[in-house]
Amino acid sequence: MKKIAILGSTGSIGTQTLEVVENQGDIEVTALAAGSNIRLLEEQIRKFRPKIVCVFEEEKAKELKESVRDLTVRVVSGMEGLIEAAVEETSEIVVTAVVGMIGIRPTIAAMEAGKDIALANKETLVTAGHIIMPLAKKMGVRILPVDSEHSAIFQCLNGENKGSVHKILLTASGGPFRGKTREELKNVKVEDALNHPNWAMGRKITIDSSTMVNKGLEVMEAKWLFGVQMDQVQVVIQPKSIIHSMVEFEDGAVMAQMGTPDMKLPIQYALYYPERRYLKGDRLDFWSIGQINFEKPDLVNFPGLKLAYEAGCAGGTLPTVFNAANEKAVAKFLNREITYLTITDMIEGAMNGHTVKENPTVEEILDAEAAAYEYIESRW
Ligand SMILES: NC(=O)C1=CN([C@@H]2O[C@H](COP(=O)(O)OP(=O)(O)OC[C@H]3O[C@@H](n4cnc5c(N)ncnc54)[C@H](OP(=O)(O)O)[C@@H]3O)[C@@H](O)[C@H]2O)C=CC1
Ligand SMILES: CC(=O)[C@@H](O)[C@H](O)COP(=O)(O)O
Ligand SMILES: [Mn+2]
Repeated sequence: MKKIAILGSTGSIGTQTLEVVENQGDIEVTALAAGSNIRLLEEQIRKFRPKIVCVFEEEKAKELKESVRDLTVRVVSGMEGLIEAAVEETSEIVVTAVVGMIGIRPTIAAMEAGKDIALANKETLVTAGHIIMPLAKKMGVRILPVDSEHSAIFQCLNGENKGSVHKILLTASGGPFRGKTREELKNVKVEDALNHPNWAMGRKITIDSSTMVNKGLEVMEAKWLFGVQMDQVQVVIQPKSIIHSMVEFEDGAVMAQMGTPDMKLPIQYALYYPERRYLKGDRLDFWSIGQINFEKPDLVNFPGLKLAYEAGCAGGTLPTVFNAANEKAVAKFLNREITYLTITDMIEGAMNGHTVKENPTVEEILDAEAAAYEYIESRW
């Protein structure tokens, strides 16, 4: 039996990971973690019987502890608890499906404990890639991409010499507002931005897709995962999300990975790599698809992608500021405290006011995060 821990088990990636576990029937779930959703977490505990469970919010953890008194599961809380869940001794793979930079410490702890990482939590790699990638090498652990585009690239690179990659063609749907101008985006409502054309995902990443910030984070994620330069990653809009990404090699050959938009494929591929297993679900029907269209991204009306290239090229603490400002801004937008266009204004403002620190430690990354938050709170 393969043994896995899932950090963020109550979210979109977490629940789909558990669907894969259930469908395959030969994976043991050793640890689960969530922020506060103890109702769903209790259901998951009763079904999958993990040894340890973390609820980040202490009060909720106490509540959960009471309701699972009849079981032997250990319930922990806070960052210490999240790290305990990440390093549970029998796990082989830790699925990082928490949202945001909160994933940095548990991911590092899991790697230091010798676990492979099935990485969905892109914010960790964007902000701490210079720590994560060398640590993976040092510990001999694998970073298995779960993000659909990065899984696609990983699949295209199977059996290939990484040195012969010319460029990565990172596909983007363009989100619900593709083709709109800033003027037309002024009065966008939360509900409009949450209406992704192809994917059902968590709220934060869905807003990121609409602003193209998700694609910006993914360009930086690709840089770290595949050891390429920022300018070797070209974003291509492909509105139907059926080409999940492509790789162009030195000889001009382009390999693409295609499929219906279903995260269970990259999740399952990461858990069983290099094995491919049957996955039930719709298949692409090329006769009915007819056409696949491509567009250039619009960096003027969607400045989030341009800012991400700036952050990724500068490196150091600037990707953290880009990411942290976005996390704060999206939370405020979802809370209806700011307008839609203010999201990227906040990112730009925070980046402009920041002095980059090269090669930051985890503490310095967290300081840069706090500084970005403070900047936003003081200006907006
Ligand atoms: N959804 C998708 O299809 C894709 C997602 N990703 C990436 O995967 C990650 C997860 O995204 P998604 O599943 O959509 O997000 P969701 O918002 O759906 O889920 C987030 C999960 O993280 C948990 N969580 C939040 N804060 C904490 C905390 N402090 N401690 C422990 N757990 C916490 C939540 O718990 P609770 O429910 O209790 O709040 C929930 O289980 C993100 O980094 C995203 O960018 C990448 C590609 C595709
Ligand atoms: C499913 C997944 O990996 C998301 O990151 C998805 O790519 C979002 O779609 P767009 O950002 O391309 O709209
Ligand atoms: Mn993606």
